Amino acid sequence: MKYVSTRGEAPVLGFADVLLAGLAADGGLYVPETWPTLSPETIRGFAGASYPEVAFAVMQPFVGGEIKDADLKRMIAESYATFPHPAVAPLVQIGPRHFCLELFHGPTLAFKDVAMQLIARLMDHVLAERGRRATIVGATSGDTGGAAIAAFAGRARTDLFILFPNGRVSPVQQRQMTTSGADNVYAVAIDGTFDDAQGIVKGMFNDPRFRDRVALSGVNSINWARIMAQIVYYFTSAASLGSPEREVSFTVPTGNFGDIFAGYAATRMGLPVKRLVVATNANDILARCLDTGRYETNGVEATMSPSMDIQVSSNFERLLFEAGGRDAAGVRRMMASLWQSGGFTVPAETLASIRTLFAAGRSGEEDTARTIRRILDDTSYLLDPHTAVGVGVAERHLGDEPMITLSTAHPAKFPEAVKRACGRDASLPVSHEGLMERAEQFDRLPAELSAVQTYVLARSQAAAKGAAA
Ligand SMILES: Cc1ncc(COP(=O)(O)O)c(C=O)c1O
Ligand SMILES: N[C@@H](CCOP(=O)(O)O)C(=O)O
Repeated sequence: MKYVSTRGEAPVLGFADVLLAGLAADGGLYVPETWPTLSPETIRGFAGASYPEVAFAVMQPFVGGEIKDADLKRMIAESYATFPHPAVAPLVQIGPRHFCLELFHGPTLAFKDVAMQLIARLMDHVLAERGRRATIVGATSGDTGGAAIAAFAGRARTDLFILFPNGRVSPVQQRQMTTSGADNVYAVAIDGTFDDAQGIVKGMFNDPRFRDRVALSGVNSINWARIMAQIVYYFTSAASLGSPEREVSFTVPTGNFGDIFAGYAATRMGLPVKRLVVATNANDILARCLDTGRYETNGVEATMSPSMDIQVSSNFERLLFEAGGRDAAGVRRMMASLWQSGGFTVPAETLASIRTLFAAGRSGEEDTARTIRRILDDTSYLLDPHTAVGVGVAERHLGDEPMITLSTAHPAKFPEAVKRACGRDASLPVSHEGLMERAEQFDRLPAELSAVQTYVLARSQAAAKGAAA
């Protein structure tokens, strides 16, 4: 299996190189050269299989033989053993034909754990085989950072730098990032938004000298392996509701477009899906784009679903590449326009192709609070604000087929917002006992590429020297 960049000007790489590369050298994102497919019999068989069994069947074709099957199986088993729920990603019914897919049973109570637990093991494995270390940088609006820190803390071959927007993450999210106590972890509060932090991360990747000097790697969903691991739960949930005989739809609370792109990837692998519904909060650039064809940034608004307070949705580029017939030059033009003028127009044919599968909707703050209250009253089920955005939008897209809304975080990660919405206290599970009392350790930097590069360089070089001594 080989991977190509959405911008068509980076080397074609195999799985292990793509895993370590993160972003492609031309600034694009890697996608598989061809999509592997699973037969209807294989998908049918997922109904009675364990999560790790499905995970191996879905991911093995993407690894392309670069990791031995036995090693891949072992790493998958270890990753999902960190999820106390036996199903890993269980379904809960909240209405006629409407289900929540709970993806928050991992160590940091958000869907990011599903991929991150595996990526840390895959990276360690590849780095050990190559006898080298890596510097990992990541931008977070709150959940990716905690999940990455939980997965990479204490690993000898990686130093992890996580940039989060100062004052714009929930207190639980912040503590998950700032209390690990691990020597190889650096949590950095950036004076800016998530988009600023993500721009800095991309700036580091687009600086070849810096990239090579620190052996840069990334764990945001720009990294193909993140998407790969997130494809699995589309298959497990659909199969348990009757796939491939029965079509299903998914609604996905969306920010960086990684999670819903994994759903698109599942359809390319043969999963019958009627609709993929993009659910946005007040930061509705994607909903506006699907409506009008114009992708136009207009400033980030702080909401009660802070992890989705994003304007530059990195993975939308992957969809533009696929839906536009893999026209890398076209993608380059759109991304240049985004960079220069803050927007671009999706070509009419590409937009029409996207609309054959995707729909979109927005849930504003009041709508989201109302959804939390109503679902609690009707079903006694407590939603986190991100999932509530999804549920609210999904309800406008219900049809005859089962609708699966991805439940992306545990409500206790956002207790203030939940309490404000419905008056209910959401308590953290025992795994998080004492979290809010632990001492925090983080640094604060301006939202400037050079300041962050200086910070990362000094610490990663010191760590590399220490490891070599
Ligand atoms: C809780 C939660 N829900 C939804 C999202 C949006 O997912 P994506 O960025 O993959 O679109 C995020 C962060 O990205 C998140 O942390
Ligand atoms: N919501 C995310 C933003 C980063 O998204 P990623 O999936 O690209 O890592 C977060 O919580 O950090």
